[in-house]
Amino acid sequence: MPADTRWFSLDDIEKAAQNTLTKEHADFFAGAAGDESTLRSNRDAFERIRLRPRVLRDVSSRSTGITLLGRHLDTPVIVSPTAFHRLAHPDGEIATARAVAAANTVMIVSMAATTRIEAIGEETERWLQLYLQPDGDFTTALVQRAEKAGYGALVVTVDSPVLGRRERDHRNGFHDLPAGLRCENMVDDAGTLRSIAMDASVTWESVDRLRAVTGLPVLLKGVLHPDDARRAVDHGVAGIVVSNHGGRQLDGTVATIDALPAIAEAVPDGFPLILDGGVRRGIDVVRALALGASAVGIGRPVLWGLAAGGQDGVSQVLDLLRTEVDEALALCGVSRPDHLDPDVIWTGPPTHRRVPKHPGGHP
Ligand SMILES: Cc1cc2nc3c(=O)[nH]c(=O)nc-3n(C[C@H](O)[C@H](O)[C@H](O)COP(=O)(O)O)c2cc1C
Ligand SMILES: CC(C)CC(=O)C(=O)O
Repeated sequence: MPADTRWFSLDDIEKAAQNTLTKEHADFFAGAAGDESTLRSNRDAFERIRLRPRVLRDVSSRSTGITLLGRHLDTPVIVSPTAFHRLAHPDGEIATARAVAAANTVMIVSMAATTRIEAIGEETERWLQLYLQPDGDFTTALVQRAEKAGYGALVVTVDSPVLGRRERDHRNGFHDLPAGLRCENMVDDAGTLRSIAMDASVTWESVDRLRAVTGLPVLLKGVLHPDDARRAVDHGVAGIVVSNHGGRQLDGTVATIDALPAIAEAVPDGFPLILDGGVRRGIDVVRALALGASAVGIGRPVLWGLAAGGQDGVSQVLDLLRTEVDEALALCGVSRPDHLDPDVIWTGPPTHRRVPKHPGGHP
């Protein structure tokens, strides 16, 4: 289906996607844990942050490019890992990967992909997301496949010792993929399809063990506490995704944009920090980069793009955001992402005591 040119925002694409999905699949994509308060606060927190642009700064020559893990990307927006792309569109992860390659950015492929990791285009910079499995040999075998297929990094999701309670899925009775779809990378050497285990026993030593079996950079996804960020640096990880899993794990967590400044403070300058959760506008990207992110990730918008228009739909999501970032930078008086700093963020009304205009109270 060709992507619709009347889409002017991610919100338009979300609406178009709703018309193509069953209720149970739309709810699986949109939903979050518990009361979904974290889902809402990821957005609310962005909207509370006000910008204070600079003027008269010649922003006629601009770039939205960044460097992430040594690689040049044309946009600071990368694709966070999301499960089951073939639920959204028959071309699934392959369509997403092509759109990501066209945008020259990064796709983090979910361990719950409905396509074999080897079939997801080599032309795309892709990293593999992992839930560390209780069977370490299975994880190692998958890591070796990713290395052989040219994946650039591993992203270990660490916010999921158990699966969050997503009430929409329970109400809808959505527990299984429809016939013909499965987690293609969970098939072991014996040809048996395994379930993805959420292993509640993982520790920092599990991360060390993973690092010992791979030469790929290892990032951690789902860090919200600055002490964990420090610890990640000490354990030699290559980057952190500041994430609350789009509100799908622990409901009631801090919004990611509110967690970011303390984490940015805790890690060395230039340490790769990716933020995801609620990024829907170019101004959100500017807010996150100004507060210390190196890049941002988007989850649900990619699924909406896929559902609404396959590869073209994902391209529209990435292109819209890149255009909005470019315009937001210009309007902030900044010509490139790495020139953003907290100075562009309004810090609130001055807290000093107001001096009365007319001392003594006489007009
Ligand atoms: C439908 C869906 C599936 C997801 N699957 C995974 C996954 O397999 N692994 C993972 O680490 N995170 C997963 N996430 C979380 C995303 O990587 C990301 O953290 C989150 O979606 C970002 O928030 P956003 O959707 O507001 O952009 C999933 C999120 C959604 C919405
Ligand atoms: C298969 C799921 C565990 C994927 C996931 O992380 C999610 O739905 O948030």
